[in-house]
Amino acid sequence: MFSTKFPLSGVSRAVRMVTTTAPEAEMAPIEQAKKRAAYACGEKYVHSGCRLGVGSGSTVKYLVEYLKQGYQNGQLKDIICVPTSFLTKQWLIESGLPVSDLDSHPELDVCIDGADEVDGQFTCIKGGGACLAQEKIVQTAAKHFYVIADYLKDSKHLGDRYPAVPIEVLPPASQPLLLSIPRAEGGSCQLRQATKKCGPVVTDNGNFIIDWQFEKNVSGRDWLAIQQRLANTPGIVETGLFIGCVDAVFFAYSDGSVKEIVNAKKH
Ligand SMILES: O=C(CO)[C@H](O)[C@H](O)COP(=O)(O)O
Repeated sequence: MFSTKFPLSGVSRAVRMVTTTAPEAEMAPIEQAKKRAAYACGEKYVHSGCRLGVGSGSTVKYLVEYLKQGYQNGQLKDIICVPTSFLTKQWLIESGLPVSDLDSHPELDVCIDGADEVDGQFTCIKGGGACLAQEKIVQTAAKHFYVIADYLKDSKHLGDRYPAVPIEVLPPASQPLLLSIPRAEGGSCQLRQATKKCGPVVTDNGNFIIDWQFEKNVSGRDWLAIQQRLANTPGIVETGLFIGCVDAVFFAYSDGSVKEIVNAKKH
């Protein structure tokens, strides 16, 4: 394991090669990468007694697998898991893990979640699975936030890897917002459609998702200002922009390596 520090566009990052005991299995390289990232992060940051926010998505499924093993073999005792979506809650229950919520545990030690894209400044796009609002609520309740991701999510600039920012909106505001967001911010917007239901995707909170396809190659874009403007817009519940909250990202690559990229600003 080694550690280097270098400034990247004013962001201080420490890069560490990490090892993981994730069991080898016959699976596609991308799945192997998701599993390695999840296990490496779990091994480092989940301990007995941990109050843990558990994110959503296919990478997080491997984290739940890791938690289940640790809980069953006694290495992880007295953990509390607060899910960020209906599906994650089901996975936790099926795995026999202790499930709670923010009513009972309003403060968490750690939150671990996947992402659709993470840029060089640790800014993330989340919400590909439409769980962004609860994900951000649970992340905000946690002292530390770790992202687990495969190599396809590692980018320099937002938009290199994922084309849009998902935005959760109240249904009565959706049609005006489809017009007003592009007018204010450029790009274009689409109401996310369900695949096995007629009509739009309905989130766990009963809302809709607008995917804002922002213009690419705009230099010096101020994502924080965009987030603030969107969050102040009536009808917008939350955006999938996660800014300034990541402690570290575990990126797993197709060659089997895993890197922990630590946000030195948070340490
Ligand atoms: O934000 C999310 C769901 O709302 C997920 O964390 C994100 O979409 C990544 O998912 P996956 O691990 O399946 O690639």
